[in-house]
Amino acid sequence: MTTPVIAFIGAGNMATSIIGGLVAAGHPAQQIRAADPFAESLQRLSEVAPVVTCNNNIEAVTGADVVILAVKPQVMAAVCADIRTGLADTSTLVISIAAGITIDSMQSWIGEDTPIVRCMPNTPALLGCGASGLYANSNVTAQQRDWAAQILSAVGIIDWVPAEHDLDAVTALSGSGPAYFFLLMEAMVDAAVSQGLSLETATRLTLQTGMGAARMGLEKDLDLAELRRRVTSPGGTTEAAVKEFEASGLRKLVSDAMQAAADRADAMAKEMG
Ligand SMILES: NC(=O)C1=CN([C@@H]2O[C@H](COP(=O)(O)OP(=O)(O)OC[C@H]3O[C@@H](n4cnc5c(N)ncnc54)[C@H](O)[C@@H]3O)[C@@H](O)[C@H]2O)C=CC1
Ligand SMILES: O=C(O)[C@@H]1CCC=N1
Repeated sequence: MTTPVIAFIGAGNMATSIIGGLVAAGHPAQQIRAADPFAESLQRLSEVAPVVTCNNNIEAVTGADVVILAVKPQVMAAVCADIRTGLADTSTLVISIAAGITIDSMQSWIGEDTPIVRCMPNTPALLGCGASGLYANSNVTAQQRDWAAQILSAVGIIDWVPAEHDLDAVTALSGSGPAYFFLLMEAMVDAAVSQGLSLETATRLTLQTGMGAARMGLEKDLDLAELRRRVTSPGGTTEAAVKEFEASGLRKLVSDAMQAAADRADAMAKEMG
């Protein structure tokens, strides 16, 4: 596979983690550029990889094969208008990782013929354990799909979704999802401390339990309900806790929370489109 020249617009947390993963996977740092108006972002990035940095978006995108838009949704319209002149033809693939910015909006800001992949990654990409959903518009070629897959696979697993609106569900699941697990683990730590454990012990046991449960799900060929049943002895302690979760409506609570996240992604698209 050819090695594309990749230009990142925005060199914050997500860009830095993707670049770290790409370089660790063998992508030459000289083939990666990053533009950001904030010197501190570029400085932090330089500590991760010796990529080419600048503070001029047009300079960064000129001649690049792939442009990755890694800025906050609120500045996407301005950034797209900015880079439009640097994208001399329609052969440059544009990948956006911004929540709630539609392909229609990006095409109206950059050009209708632009090949665009919209992607929703998550912060565990920082550790190479990310989970990303991707959707491509009809201008994207087979090679560009491979490039997008190669780039996001450098920081975790990827899944292509068949419809753009599926990305709202991906945002509600894996994009925001790390925060749900942090919240649950915060609550478990608090409960264990109130039952008498030290904060340090409660935190260590909670984190290891979370990691162990996730690894059981990934590595054992069993569905989640069966894994849960195997922890739950009849008349035992887990059953007592699970009954309490179910009686308090945990499943509806999770469903409502994820619907709120998906609705917010949709509303952001309308606000910023
Ligand atoms: N943090 C998260 O959990 C996730 C974030 N995202 C998306 O990733 C995108 C980036 O998020 P983060 O990396 O967390 O943000 P960040 O704030 O760490 O990075 C954004 C960078 O953009 C730079 N920037 C601002 N204006 C600019 C301009 N006009 N031109 C070039 N660069 C500019 C900022 O200086 C900053 O370094 C957002 O759109 C967000 O929706 C997607 C999935 C998960
Ligand atoms: O909260 C947000 O809007 C972003 C998108 C997914 C995770 N963080």
